[in-house]
Amino acid sequence: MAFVRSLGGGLWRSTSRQCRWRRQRLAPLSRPPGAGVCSVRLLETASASDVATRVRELQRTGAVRKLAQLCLPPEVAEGEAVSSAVAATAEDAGTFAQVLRALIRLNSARWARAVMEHRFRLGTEMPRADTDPAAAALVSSYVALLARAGDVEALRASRAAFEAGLYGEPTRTLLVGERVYHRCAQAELVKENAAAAVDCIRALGRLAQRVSDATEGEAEAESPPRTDTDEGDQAAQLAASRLDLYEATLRAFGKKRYLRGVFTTIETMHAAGLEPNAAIFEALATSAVREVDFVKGAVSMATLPPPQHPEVAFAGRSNVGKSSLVNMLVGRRALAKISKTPGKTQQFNYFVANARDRHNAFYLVDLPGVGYARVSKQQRGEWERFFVDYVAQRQTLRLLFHLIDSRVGVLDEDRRLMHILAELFLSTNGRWNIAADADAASGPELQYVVVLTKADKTSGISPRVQESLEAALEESRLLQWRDVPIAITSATTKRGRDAMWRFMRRVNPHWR
Ligand SMILES: Nc1nc2c(ncn2[C@@H]2O[C@H](COP(=O)(O)OP(=O)(O)OP(=O)(O)O)[C@@H](O)[C@H]2O)c(=O)[nH]1
Ligand SMILES: [Mg+2]
Repeated sequence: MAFVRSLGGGLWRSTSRQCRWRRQRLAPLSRPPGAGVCSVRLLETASASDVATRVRELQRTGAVRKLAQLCLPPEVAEGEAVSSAVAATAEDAGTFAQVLRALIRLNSARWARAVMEHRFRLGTEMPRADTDPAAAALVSSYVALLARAGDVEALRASRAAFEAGLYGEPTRTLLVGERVYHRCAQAELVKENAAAAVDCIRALGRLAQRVSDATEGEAEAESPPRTDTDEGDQAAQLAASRLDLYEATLRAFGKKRYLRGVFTTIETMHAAGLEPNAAIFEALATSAVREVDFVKGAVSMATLPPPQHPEVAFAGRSNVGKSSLVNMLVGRRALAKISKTPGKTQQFNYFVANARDRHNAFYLVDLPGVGYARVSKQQRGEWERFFVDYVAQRQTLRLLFHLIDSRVGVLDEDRRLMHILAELFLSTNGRWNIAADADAASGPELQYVVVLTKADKTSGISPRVQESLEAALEESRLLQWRDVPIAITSATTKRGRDAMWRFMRRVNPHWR
């Protein structure tokens, strides 16, 4: 009973040892060894029901913080008495929430975890994040505390609890899920468990997809709710805080040079319906492209650099914006030379990204513009032969962006390029997999993507441009095999950066 009595006001004001202990509790860093021993003695004398009664009393007087400080000193070894105090929190959901909140404020990850796990064990009702916003906030701050403490085990347990629906139906608590999975992934990364971290983000992606599928069905059933400005502001704030979470994970993966994680985070963000912001792109570009250098300008197959890295090539007629797109992708202003004069790029310009990083190195190849009018017929023929040999023989070519001006649509040079690809593709009997969903197991593959450039100069892709593109693809027989993905970009507004990056994932098997 001494413990219960000690919670009364008198003892706090006395100059007793307990009071001295309390001062030490509030200054944990300067705590001398052995402090808190007296509190153990106090705790040992209290029965669970005494504690529970006192907890309820304190709950009424709003002094739960004091209780948390007193009954759960971090330095106390686990024992009967402490368990009793923890048990008291299981009495009712309100007390539990208050004590947990107090512990979170006290930054006491260890005891917050004890309180939470006790509740897991008892199987009593958990904070229902799907119906109670305060409970959602509580779970979120709990996992943030665990993350700060680097308690990866407790975070895994929280993930399991979340997946088991203990905090509410997971598809109704995506925001809480995001906190749980991201914190878990970040803690796994600190412990060098990169694969486990990716697994967390993948699981979040699957959940986000389920939520998106479910809400699509609901949206079809009912008309969209009206949103006023305040609601709009709130939604923007929420989206920004969610993006911060994705950005932190992305940077954490980038720091470890684990690009599979970087790409998985981007995919998951998409599944969660979030529009990436400038900070995300900055994080993406700095994670995926640590350094990038010009290698050489190749003029023939013999002068290509050794095929030691996977590569991505940018093809299209002169002036369509190839060099600008290379720069946009890697987040560099003037890596590839840009010019108002068509035909500026006259050779296969090779850039290498992450040259010193075996797993993440790749080549970017800025191809010469096909169909430049002021180049002789003979020179054009040479370029075309080079291009054919390059696509046919370059085993490390993984991704080919074919750029077409979104205002102009398909021109003869573009039809020619599609024709060349289709011929090569058909003659190799599908050895190249010109498909949106090609997988690594199908052997050497080439992903072909049409990119409609300079979208800032048009208010939308006109039906004429769309039709010309469809007709050309159909005619070339490329569509006989599978869909050809189309991305819309602008090097001026940076539109389409993330679509391009999502295709980039195919370039390197280590990133998938
Ligand atoms: N408004 C706008 N202009 C662009 C865009 N992309 C490129 N440009 C401009 O188009 C011109 C040609 O761009 P480049 O990137 O040099 O084109 P390229 O395809 O590399 O040209 P070649 O090297 O001659 O084959 C430059 O003046 C660019 O500033 C874009 O998205 N929007
Ligand atoms: Mg160029």
